[in-house]
Amino acid sequence: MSDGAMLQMPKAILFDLDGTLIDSAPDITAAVNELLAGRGLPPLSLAQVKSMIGNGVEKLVERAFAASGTPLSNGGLEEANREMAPIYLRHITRLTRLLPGAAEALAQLHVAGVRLGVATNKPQLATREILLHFGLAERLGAIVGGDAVTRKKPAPDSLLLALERLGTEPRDALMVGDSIADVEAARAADMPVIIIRGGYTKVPAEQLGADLVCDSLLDLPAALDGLRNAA
Ligand SMILES: O=C(O)COP(=O)(O)O
Ligand SMILES: [Mg+2]
Repeated sequence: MSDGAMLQMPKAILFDLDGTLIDSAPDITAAVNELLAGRGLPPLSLAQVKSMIGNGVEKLVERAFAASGTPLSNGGLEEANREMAPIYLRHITRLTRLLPGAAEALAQLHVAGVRLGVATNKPQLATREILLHFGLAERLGAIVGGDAVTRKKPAPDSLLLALERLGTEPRDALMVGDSIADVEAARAADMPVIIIRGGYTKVPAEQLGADLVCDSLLDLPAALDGLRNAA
């Protein structure tokens, strides 16, 4: 873990979804490859698709077609995205798994009275389905998907909307994520941010500019306890 001296024990915590609470890349890869196969295009690897996740499904589809050597026009992209939504909903929890410590961290923080929310670039419908499937929705006072706001992360919109629903000011809150979009969104919302190692980021965790880096969510409650004791 890196230095967390600037952080304080938060009243509310917002979590990113893909690469932070869940490992969804295998299902996203299967869905993308089904979409590509429908156009006679070869499949992408899990590693390729992982590198395309983080800026919303529209960007993912755009990047997938570009990587297949067939970049789409605006109209083509819209059509491909319309096709992608039901394909992904069919795959949504086939291969997706909670990341280590996700259920435990949410349970412990919930019991400790911390208000919890999710701010993700994944569409709202898919986000809710996944959180319900894993039994996490009941712990969350706010669930904000990428299509619930005008601007996705790295803009602060989804974080600010989630905090409004939780009745918490940014300075009393904390963002927990896996990628540069999470760090930039948190900075734009004026919130501290913790990065969990091992998510979907091309930039090494230490270089993302977070206040603290944890090896996994298993470390998060202890890291926060450390902050409480230091306060
Ligand atoms: O849908 C995406 O691109 C990524 O979603 P995330 O914001 O939960 O990482
Ligand atoms: Mg993420």
